[in-house]
Amino acid sequence: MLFHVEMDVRIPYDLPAEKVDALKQAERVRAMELQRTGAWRHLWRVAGRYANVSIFDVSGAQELHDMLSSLPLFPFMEIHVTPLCRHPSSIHDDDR
Ligand SMILES: O=C(O)CC1=CCC(=O)O1
Repeated sequence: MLFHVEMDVRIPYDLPAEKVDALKQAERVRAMELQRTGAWRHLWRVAGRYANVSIFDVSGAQELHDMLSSLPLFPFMEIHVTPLCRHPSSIHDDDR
């Protein structure tokens, strides 16, 4: 199943800089790991915002939730999930 996921990062201003740097580094490592499995198909920065738009290809909502909650920045993100299904006019065979 494909999901469109939008993540808005909201790190509290009073979090110490070293802690923020460590969280961002750990997030990067975990995000790259999940992309290499193929489950995190696309990851894009939203221009002008500390936010990203992603496409996940997972078995269902539970797997998606498990992945998102494994992200080190999970407690500091507002996440919006939209389930996707195939558009009848799509010419892409992998849109499913
Ligand atoms: O910087 C972000 O958009 C938050 C984030 C999610 C995955 C990642 O590597 O960074």
